[in-house]
Amino acid sequence: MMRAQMTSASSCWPVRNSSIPGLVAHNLSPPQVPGVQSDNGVFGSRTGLLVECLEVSGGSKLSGHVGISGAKNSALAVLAGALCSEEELNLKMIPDLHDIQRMVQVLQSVGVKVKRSASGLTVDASEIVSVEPCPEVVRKLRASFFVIGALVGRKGEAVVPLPGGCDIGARPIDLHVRGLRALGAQVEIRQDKVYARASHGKRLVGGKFHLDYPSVGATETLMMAASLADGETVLSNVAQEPEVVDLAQFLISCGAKICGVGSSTLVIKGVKKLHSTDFTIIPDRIEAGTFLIAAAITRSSISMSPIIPQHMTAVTNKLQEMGCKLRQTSQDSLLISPSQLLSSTSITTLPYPGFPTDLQPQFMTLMTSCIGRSVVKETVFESRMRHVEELQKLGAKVVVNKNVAVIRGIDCGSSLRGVPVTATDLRAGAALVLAGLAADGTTHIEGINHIDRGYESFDQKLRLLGASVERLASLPVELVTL
Ligand SMILES: CC(=O)N[C@H]1[C@@H](OP(=O)(O)OP(=O)(O)OC[C@H]2O[C@@H](n3ccc(=O)[nH]c3=O)[C@H](O)[C@@H]2O)O[C@H](CO)[C@@H](O)[C@@H]1O
Ligand SMILES: C=C(OP(=O)(O)O)C(=O)O
Repeated sequence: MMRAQMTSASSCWPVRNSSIPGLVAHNLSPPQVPGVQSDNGVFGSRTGLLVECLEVSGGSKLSGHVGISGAKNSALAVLAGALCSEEELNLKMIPDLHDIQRMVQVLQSVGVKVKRSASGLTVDASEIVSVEPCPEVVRKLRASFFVIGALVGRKGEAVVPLPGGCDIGARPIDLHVRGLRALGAQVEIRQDKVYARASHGKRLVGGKFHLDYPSVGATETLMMAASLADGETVLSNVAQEPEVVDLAQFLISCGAKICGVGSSTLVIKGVKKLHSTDFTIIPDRIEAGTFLIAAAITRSSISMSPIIPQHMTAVTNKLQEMGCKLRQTSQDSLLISPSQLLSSTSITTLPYPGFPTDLQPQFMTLMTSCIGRSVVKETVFESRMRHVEELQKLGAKVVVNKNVAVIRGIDCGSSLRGVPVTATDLRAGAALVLAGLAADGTTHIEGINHIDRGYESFDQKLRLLGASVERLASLPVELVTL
């Protein structure tokens, strides 16, 4: 009840950026919220006492073109990798979102100079003054932990707190730790901090390590560490996600010697130092997938670019199977035209090239609007079903048994209608916005700080496509009721 009051239009007011200058990819300038100071001097940011929520009115058709931003998870890994290089780097297609702002703060806390340039960021890690990044910031995101590989590779030691990130499972760091030990590091965990030190003087040494699970983060951490180790490292059963490949390409462009990129085994010959580069981050396949689902759930036709079609095969195949027509209109752009009636399907989340876990909540939402029963099996994270409870509040008929959800479509009881809901994590938040687009009436979504962590200008991009999405701000309940 308190939540409903807090998000009602009477206690909230719109916070709308006037426009997104050039909603064409490669040219997205940082959104500024009037009157709000940047907290790191690099991007605009939304801070202070205001609590924001999104008000989504369902039923609008979408149309037009949406520009896809650079991939969050690739940009975060590349920013961690920037610590490996002793020369200035020019990074393009870095999205402006909260996790990136925090990652910049992590780098700044160890002495890295970061500036916004016309096309992206320049990063100068020539002088690293500390091997212990700011714990408060590290604890706010997951990718901050990946700096441990770069720091211990470059400086011979690192002290990094256990990271934050989406609350979707236990998310241990054992593979990072065991992999660093295989490269000759002594690693201890004391009071929520990981202490790593190269035992052979100041440098790691090449070694062999088999990952029990193809962890994205552990592969990235170890790739960075091995790039600056003495001798050869062989990493087997590594993650093959496009973002992992992008980090490898970035390190190679700085002078790293990495073979087997995109396969399950990497052979890395360590080099003494890495040099400068100009590097462009790949487009965000998860953001693109979210907009494809936005079009499908509203039965609307939209186009998007830039995308890399082969990164999206698992998702586009499923959409086609359900009845969406997809056409590649150029090498890097895609047009989606869904049928009015979409049929049910099943998905199982898996490491790449399997169906991405980061699109599971959004896809589940789409399934509520299909004909028939769909099934979702989540195999990557053990607690990534928290959006189900919120979807149920909106009228979705979903039953969960451990890691399997059965979703009833519109012919068997699902019928979405707007109510107040709360985003529990990043993709859960996106899923609720998508549900709001298709629901009858108005959906208020709280907890949108999660969405801002990982989507650049999500509500603005949706508005430009014709969606009715307003960002409302209010004082927190405890202050309103004082
Ligand atoms: C910032 C970033 O890039 N985040 C992505 C990255 O997260 P992240 O790198 O955290 O994901 P991982 O691939 O490491 O995790 C996958 C599975 O491996 C387990 N695991 C991982 C490491 C470890 O040391 N031990 C262990 O058991 C995890 O608990 C999880 O069950 O990949 C995930 C899987 O594609 C995505 O959902 C996240 O968006
Ligand atoms: C899980 C995600 O991010 P993180 O790993 O940063 O929590 C995500 O991007 O969906």
